[in-house]
Amino acid sequence: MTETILQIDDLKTQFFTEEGVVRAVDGISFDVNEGEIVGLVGESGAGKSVAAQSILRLIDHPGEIVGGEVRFRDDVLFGLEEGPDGDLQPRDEMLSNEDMRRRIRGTEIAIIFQDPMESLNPVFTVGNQLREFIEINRNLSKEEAKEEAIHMLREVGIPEPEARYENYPHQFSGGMRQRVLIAMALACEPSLIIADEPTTALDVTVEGQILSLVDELQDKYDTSFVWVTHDMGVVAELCDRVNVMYLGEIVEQATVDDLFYDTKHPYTEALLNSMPRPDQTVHELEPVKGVMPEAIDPPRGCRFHTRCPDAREACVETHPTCREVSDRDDPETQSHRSACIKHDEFDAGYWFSEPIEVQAKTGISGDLVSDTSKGGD
Ligand SMILES: Nc1ncnc2c1ncn2[C@@H]1O[C@H](COP(=O)(O)OP(=O)(O)OP(=O)(O)O)[C@@H](O)[C@H]1O
Ligand code: NI
Repeated sequence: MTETILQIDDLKTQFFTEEGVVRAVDGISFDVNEGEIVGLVGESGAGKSVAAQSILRLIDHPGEIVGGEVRFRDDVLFGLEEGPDGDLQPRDEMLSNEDMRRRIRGTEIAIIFQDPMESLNPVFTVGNQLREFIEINRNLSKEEAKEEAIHMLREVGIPEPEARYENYPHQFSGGMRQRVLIAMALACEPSLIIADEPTTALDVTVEGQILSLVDELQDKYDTSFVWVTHDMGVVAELCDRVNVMYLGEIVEQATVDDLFYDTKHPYTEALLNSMPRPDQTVHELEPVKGVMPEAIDPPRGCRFHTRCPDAREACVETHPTCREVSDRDDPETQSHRSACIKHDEFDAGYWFSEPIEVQAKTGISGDLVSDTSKGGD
């Protein structure tokens, strides 16, 4: 049995804004096994970044993690319990901020963000930053750390690493800077790396290079990843398992093969149809129709019903959360979960109810959706 190293259970993160409560992450559950790359995919605003940050408790005011549990191996990264006054309070075993920082600083969990310039200090050379990071986290001497830094720069495919060691961040291209961040993330051989769209800003060729690099290094170091992306192409190339997010929820959860070849949720279907394929011209691409509603006032029932080509009246009434939809009597079958009531497992009267008119069917970006999109659930 492979070990589960990250376990997320019913995690909820909200932002308390003047306009109202933004339910950015609204009860997501998934886990990550040792040596596995797990994707979080969805359109802009789905809650992917907030989910990634919540795992590491990196949520600032006016945001707050309001429920759920996050476990990393035997540590409780986040967990609440009812206090003596009936209010929820952090559980005793929850790691202190100091312990949390120590775990995240690179030795156990590392993070890679989209913009390397935010993570690199412009006034120090790349080599010095990498060396110092290694020196602190791995208790090496300055010389040893420098050697290791150069070794890591070479590992991530930076040409002439000895010379590049002396350069400042601005002397690197975007792709090269991203490689530096990957080197930094891997330098302390963490068991888990959380990557939030680290290749999104790069051109396709460079992105491809970086993805294959990650694949290669992942094999070598057996690192687990949570990989945030809005790009199904990246998912196909990199991930073992995927969570599809829509408006703060996970609507489908499967292995990459099952997700692509046995798609169970209309939103996933729509994302896949919007993805460029070699057998299609750009004109044949179908972007997901309509826009994602605000997380402040999500549609009642299924949150995707306002854009779903399969939506029926029952979808407006029932708010489905992910259920197992695969045939799990067969022990070989991997879990495949979907939050769509058209699957028999839900028994929510889908097939007896009338189809509803939505934007996605008519292709009109009209007001058809406004009636049903009011009032949360
Ligand atoms: N500081 C904040 N204050 C208020 N709302 C926020 C804040 N940060 C995020 N949100 C809201 O939380 C929701 C989820 O945002 P998030 O950044 O996680 O989306 P995402 O899936 O990462 O999108 P993208 O692909 O654009 O990065 C959005 O509705 C966003 O507006
Ligand atoms: Ni994001």
